[in-house]
Amino acid sequence: MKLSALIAGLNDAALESEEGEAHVTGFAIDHRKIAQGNIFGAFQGAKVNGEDFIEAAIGAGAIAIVAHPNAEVEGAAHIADIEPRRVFALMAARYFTPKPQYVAAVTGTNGKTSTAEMTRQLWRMAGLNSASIGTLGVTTADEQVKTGLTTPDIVTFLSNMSGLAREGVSHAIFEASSHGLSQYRTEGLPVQVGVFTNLSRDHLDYHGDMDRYFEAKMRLFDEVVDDGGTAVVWADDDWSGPVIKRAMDRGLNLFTVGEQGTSLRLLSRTPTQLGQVLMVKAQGNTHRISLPLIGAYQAANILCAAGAVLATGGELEDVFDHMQRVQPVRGRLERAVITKIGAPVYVDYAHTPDGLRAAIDALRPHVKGKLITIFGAGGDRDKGKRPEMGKVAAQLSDIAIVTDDNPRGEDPAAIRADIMAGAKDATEVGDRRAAIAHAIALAGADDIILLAGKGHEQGQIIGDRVIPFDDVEVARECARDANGARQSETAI
Ligand SMILES: CC(=O)N[C@H]1[C@@H](OP(=O)(O)OP(=O)(O)OC[C@H]2O[C@@H](n3ccc(=O)[nH]c3=O)[C@H](O)[C@@H]2O)O[C@H](CO)[C@@H](O)[C@@H]1O[C@H](C)C(=O)N[C@@H](C)C(=O)N[C@H](CCC(=O)O)C(=O)O
Ligand SMILES: Nc1ncnc2c1ncn2[C@@H]1O[C@H](COP(=O)(O)OP(=O)(O)OP(=O)(O)O)[C@@H](O)[C@H]1O
Ligand SMILES: N[C@H](CCC[C@H](N)C(=O)O)C(=O)O
Ligand SMILES: [Mg+2]
Repeated sequence: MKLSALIAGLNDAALESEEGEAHVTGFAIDHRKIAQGNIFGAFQGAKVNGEDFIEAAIGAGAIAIVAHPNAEVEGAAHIADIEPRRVFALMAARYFTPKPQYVAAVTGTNGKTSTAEMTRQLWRMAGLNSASIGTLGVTTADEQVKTGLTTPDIVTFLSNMSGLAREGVSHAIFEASSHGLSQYRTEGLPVQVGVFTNLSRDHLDYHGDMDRYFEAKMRLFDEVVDDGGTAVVWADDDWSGPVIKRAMDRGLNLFTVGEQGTSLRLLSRTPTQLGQVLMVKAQGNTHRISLPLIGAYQAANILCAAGAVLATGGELEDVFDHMQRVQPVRGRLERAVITKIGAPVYVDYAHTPDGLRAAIDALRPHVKGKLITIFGAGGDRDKGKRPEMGKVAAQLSDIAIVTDDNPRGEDPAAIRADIMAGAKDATEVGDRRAAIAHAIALAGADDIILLAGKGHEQGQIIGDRVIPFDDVEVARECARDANGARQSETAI
């Protein structure tokens, strides 16, 4: 594709005629990935300034640089814009074709992965070739490939979307994280449906305050979803009202779900031993759905997923039927093992105060004895959420054990101290394996252990090392070897 065609109508860069005729061979935002004929996006980042690599990118073969007008570019076309990430995304979106015919995006503090995965499954059960892109990676019916981020960078995102379309995927859903939305990581793709799950404290290290965090999320409805698209909104959250208003101001079709929802109204939710029965009012009729998953939060996510499927042409009766066969999402209230004495250990990805509350609430109706919660908080992430997580876990559990969860560049003891400040009477066991073994040793036959924070993760990030660690596997090992914990994380 010619450079002139990629920027026509997007940017008024005055290209020399031979610059415009240049054949573009690809896009990169990291100068180390530039090949001859690529376009380099030079962005100011949180750690470094991408503009510092412009010369090196041109040396490596970049024929055009998308960068702020103040950037210095010599020896390649300068596509200057005050929002270079956006222009770069829109150009790349013209390059990476084809695209899946139906695309939905889900945002919210918690529930994005679950909703995306459930939507993918519901589409699949309807016989559609579907995929999702998010925290679990790029997931299709046949495989899962990790990308490392919830919302990957724009080049990875668009190239994967077009790869999926080439493989025949017609229906795709992606997780739009607040970082991803504010960095224009998912721009330029026709998106017919935007889904909002909820908003609560997270990532304030990056966004500063809740209002700015909310605004970052709202770009989904203000700009990313197409004109005439649909907003599927969980109606029972404190922030649902403002989200609905934004979607209406934009003129999107509104599809609300939940107890306060009008499109799918949740009339009641009755926990059963292995799941729950939902009574849902839709299109004037009441439907009984037997959901094979426990917890109010999973009911919320499946209703959001149903909304996304209905907004992309799904039939109501089919969707309700398929909901009864949905498979658990990896690492979300996943039962890892039952200890020798009979206590189930559930692994969950709760890593915010609200997520912890949701996971504990989900298990509470199933606990006859004590609920033992093991959790930590990530390093180099929002510090303010730590005492709040401590408070929720200590108040709502019978026993709370504070441990390590990806300390990254921080001192793990300091992170635990931040959590302990809010966690009255909690026990502190830094080594995660030892904490799990401790809980298993404490648990009686009527107790339930909740192992929160890492879900599907496969490693403990300490400094810049990743030590293999899978909560499900470690819980099984500790349950098998109930007399003692093996110490593998000697570095902590
Ligand atoms: C704070 C943040 O979001 N950072 C992400 C962002 O980095 P950045 O743009 O600030 O990059 P930077 O490292 O300062 O570099 C600036 C630019 O110079 C370029 N560069 C840099 C070095 C070099 O040698 N050459 C070069 O060209 C970089 O490619 C970049 O374009 O863009 C990078 C490329 O896409 C991401 O890898 C990086 O994720 C970091 C590692 C990260 O930890 N991100 C987390 C917080 C994140 O994004 N999380 C969200 C939400 C999680 C959730 O709640 O689900 C997610 O979507 O995963
Ligand atoms: N609808 C919900 N309401 C409240 N809490 C939820 C909800 N859905 C999930 N959670 C909690 O949040 C955890 C993470 O869920 P999930 O992975 O679906 O969210 P996410 O938004 O994708 O998270 P991330 O921001 O890390 O990508 C779950 O394990 C659960 O504890
Ligand atoms: N996507 C989230 C996941 C957090 C999971 C938890 N295990 C942690 O490391 O804090 C983040 O990067 O903030
Ligand atoms: Mg996710």
